[in-house]
Amino acid sequence: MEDVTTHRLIDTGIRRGPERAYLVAVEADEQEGMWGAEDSLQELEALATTAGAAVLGRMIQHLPQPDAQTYLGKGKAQELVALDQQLQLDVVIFDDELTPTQQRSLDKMLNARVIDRTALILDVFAQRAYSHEGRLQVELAQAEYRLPRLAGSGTYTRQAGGSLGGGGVGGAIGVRGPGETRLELDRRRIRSRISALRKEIEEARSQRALQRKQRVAQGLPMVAVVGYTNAGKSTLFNALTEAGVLAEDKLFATLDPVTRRLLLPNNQEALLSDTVGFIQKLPTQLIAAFRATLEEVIEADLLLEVVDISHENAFEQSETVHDILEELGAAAKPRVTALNKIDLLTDPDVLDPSLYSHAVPISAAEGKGLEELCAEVASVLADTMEQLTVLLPFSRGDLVELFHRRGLIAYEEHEDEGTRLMGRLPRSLAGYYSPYIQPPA
Ligand SMILES: Nc1nc2c(ncn2[C@@H]2O[C@H](COP(=O)(O)OP(=O)(O)OP(=O)(O)O)[C@@H](O)[C@H]2O)c(=O)[nH]1
Ligand SMILES: [Mg+2]
Repeated sequence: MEDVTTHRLIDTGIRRGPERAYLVAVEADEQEGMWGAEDSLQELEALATTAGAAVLGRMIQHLPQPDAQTYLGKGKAQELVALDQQLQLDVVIFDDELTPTQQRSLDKMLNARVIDRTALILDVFAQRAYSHEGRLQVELAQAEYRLPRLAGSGTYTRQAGGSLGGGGVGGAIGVRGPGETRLELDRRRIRSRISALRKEIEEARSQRALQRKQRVAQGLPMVAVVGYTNAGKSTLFNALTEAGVLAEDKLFATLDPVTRRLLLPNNQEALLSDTVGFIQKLPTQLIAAFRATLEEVIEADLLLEVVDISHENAFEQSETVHDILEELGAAAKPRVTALNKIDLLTDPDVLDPSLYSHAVPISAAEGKGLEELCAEVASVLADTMEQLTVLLPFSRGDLVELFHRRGLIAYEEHEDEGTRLMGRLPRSLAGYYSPYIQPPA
């Protein structure tokens, strides 16, 4: 057996093997969403494992709603206290966001650290934030999560352990991150940190907006790859663009958006962006903090949604993605769905493309179905373009050339007054052609 003198994890900067974790959920009989507690805990376990914990067990209690004090009912809570001692747990993870009150009572009852789904997701993000902007965004989300929980001041210092120094990987799950050295700051200083972070993020955002504007001015349509975490977005992105982006069997492998050019079968060029994945009960602090990153999605002309069709919750995952897109105001955008990982399907009958918008079955890993997928993207993109007929004088050879490069030409004729072109153009470019518009033939 492990030689543990105290269950409470005092961080020494040295990891001593995986933390011993236990998962807890409350399930209402009349479940509101489609996710059952069992599936949700399955996912919580994947998150905990990604964060570096070893999950020893899980507990689900059926209650109309979580108890206001202890999340679990009194009896179950006592059971958990006994398990905590028996299993010498390091951390107990709750599947919902705990209120500051619940957090405090559970902290008192249990030797193990108490963290909730939100803190765990923030932790995974913290571990995976490499870019400057990514780290700022995670720190902002963590600071906003922590602020209302600072009330019982002592709690925080206890949780954080004695010696949290920079780094990030050395700390304990739920309390590490780009801003962890700031854990002990009082509210006032956290507030001023929050506004400093917001300001810095805003600067990065306007920088990014400028770059995007330049790209749009070139008339390149923007396609954003979206989807549930681990669906295979980065694998598909790499297969389509040979970008060499990190793709891993881990949740939230991608945090920073990456953009590359993509050549479609009709010779049309587009910009493809790989983006951060979504998950159910995604902390609102994170969505808010990552708004800058998610602008690649908000501003896209077309969303390429990747669904892991081999996952038993594929449809629920896709619904969750749509809910978050709605929250971002991007749900109405034209969408093509890549039903990914068909190589893992033992029963092809589970594939029902009619459930999804413009669905194409693919295997990003094996490179199957990619041509069909690109053809679908090209055709849906063409629908987003403006149909027009123009007569361009010979002095506007530049516009003829631009139409050839960025548009889709259906008809071209050299007439006495100039070049007649009929076809489709990205809306961002249509303005240049307005003086030369002809009535459709
Ligand atoms: N069998 C199989 N595995 C796949 C396929 N596509 C992706 N994967 C695997 O799925 C895992 C997740 O892939 P990623 O491309 O990192 O997924 P992602 O959607 O970018 O994930 P996040 O960035 O974490 O949100 C990796 O282990 C991939 O190798 C596929 O078509 N078939
Ligand atoms: Mg990824």
